[in-house]
Amino acid sequence: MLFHVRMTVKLPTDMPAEQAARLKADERELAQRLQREGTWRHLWRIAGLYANVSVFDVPDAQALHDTLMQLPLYPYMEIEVMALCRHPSSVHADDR
Ligand SMILES: O=C(O)C[C@H]1C=CC(=O)O1
Repeated sequence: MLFHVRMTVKLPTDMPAEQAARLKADERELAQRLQREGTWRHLWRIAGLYANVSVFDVPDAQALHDTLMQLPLYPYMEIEVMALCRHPSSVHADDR
């Protein structure tokens, strides 16, 4: 099942730089692993914002929730989720 997810990162302005750098490095490592595994299908920066638009491929909403909660930056993100289903006019056979 595909989900469109928008994540907006809001790190506290008083967070020590080393802590922010560690969180971002850990986030990057997990994000790249999930992309290699096929769970995190798309990851796009929203131009001009510390935010992204992503597409996750997971079995259900619970699996998406569990995945998002694992993200190191989760406590510092606003997250909006939209469940996706196949568009009848789509020419992409692999849309799910
Ligand atoms: O930078 C972001 O948009 C937040 C988060 C998502 C992937 C990643 O590496 O960091």
